[in-house]
Amino acid sequence: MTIAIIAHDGKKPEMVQFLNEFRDTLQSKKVNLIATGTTGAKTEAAGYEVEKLLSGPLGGDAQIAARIAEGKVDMVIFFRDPMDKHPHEPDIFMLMRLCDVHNVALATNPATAGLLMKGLE
Ligand SMILES: O=C(CO)COP(=O)(O)O
Repeated sequence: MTIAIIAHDGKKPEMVQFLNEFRDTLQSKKVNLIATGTTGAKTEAAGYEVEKLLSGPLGGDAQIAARIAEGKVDMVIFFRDPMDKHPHEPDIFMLMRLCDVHNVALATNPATAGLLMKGLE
């Protein structure tokens, strides 16, 4: 299954914590990871293999949204920072909208992401 990992800058430490906490689940289920650029670099640094797309503000969210539309993504873990402004807000909304259009599981905070991981276990 393909899981997309995305985190805004203010949430990247929580994303790394999540990757460490659920390492067994994420690596035992033959999960294929894709990520926006900077999130992907941090995911790699945490010891994962991951396909890195463009950084979010440069179109990474849009690339992941396109893959969702093509049926190539099964789950999205998107740690959004609701306390910050983002120049690519339209891309973010597009990604989340397409999750709903195509019934793709979407977690936008660690509590929900943890429950999705428990669903995979
Ligand atoms: O901006 C993002 C999500 O909207 C994340 O992009 P980066 O992973 O490149 O920081």
